[in-house]
Amino acid sequence: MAGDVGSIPELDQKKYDSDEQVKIICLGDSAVGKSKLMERFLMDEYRPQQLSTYALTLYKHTATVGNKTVAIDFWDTAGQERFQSMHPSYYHKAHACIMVFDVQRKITYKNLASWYKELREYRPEIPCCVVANKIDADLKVTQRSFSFGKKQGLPFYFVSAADGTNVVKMFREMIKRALDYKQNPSDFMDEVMQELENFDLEKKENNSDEDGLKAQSPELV
Ligand SMILES: Nc1nc2c(ncn2[C@@H]2O[C@H](COP(=O)(O)OP(=O)(O)OP(=O)(O)O)[C@@H](O)[C@H]2O)c(=O)[nH]1
Ligand SMILES: [Mg+2]
Repeated sequence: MAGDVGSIPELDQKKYDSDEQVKIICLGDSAVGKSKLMERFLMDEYRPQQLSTYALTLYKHTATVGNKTVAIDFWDTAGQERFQSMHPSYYHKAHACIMVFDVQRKITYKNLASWYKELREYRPEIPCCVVANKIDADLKVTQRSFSFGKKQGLPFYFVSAADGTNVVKMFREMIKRALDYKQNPSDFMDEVMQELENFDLEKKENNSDEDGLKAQSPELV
């Protein structure tokens, strides 16, 4: 039987064709709506069930920014009363961070300070925003001012994963900022990583030129 190697279903061709790859992480207490926001953005759906995230969930998404195709890894994990902080690998090489709190639970807003502190220990310079979720439950909250993050110049969004308010806008802006950061890192280590990645890409391009040559000579295919 002839194997059809060209159509391996698990391969997400778009990911391999993308010009850039970025990693975006989500932080915030348990049940603030991190997973629901991602579901809303990526699947355009919202199932109001109570399941908590127990392990890491990685959502892959492809977006077009300008004339570039960007592959995005969204990292979602349980916000942790349970563990208090995230494993360092969660922050590793992240290009942007979305910090979420629940407008109905004040403690989740207060805890942003410790999430932010931990984020900056690992990623001192990446773009970050503050997201006030569940505004559908109490529209009046949008008249209140939430000052956390103002001093640091973090953008602020009122959103609702339940009805979709501002969700696409917030994610699109964060994807752009992640890409900007990746292309112009302000952190020295990131600059080094970017240089290495460019070097790697150049090598790959050279190899694929060679592949093209091989493909023309049947004995090498
Ligand atoms: N009213 C309302 N409820 C929401 C909204 N977003 C999430 N919820 C509810 O809040 C609960 C928690 O949502 P999740 O997305 O699971 O929260 P999480 O931050 O991922 O929680 P962990 O995985 O435990 O860290 C669920 O019952 C959701 O239905 C929203 O925009 N409005
Ligand atoms: Mg979750």
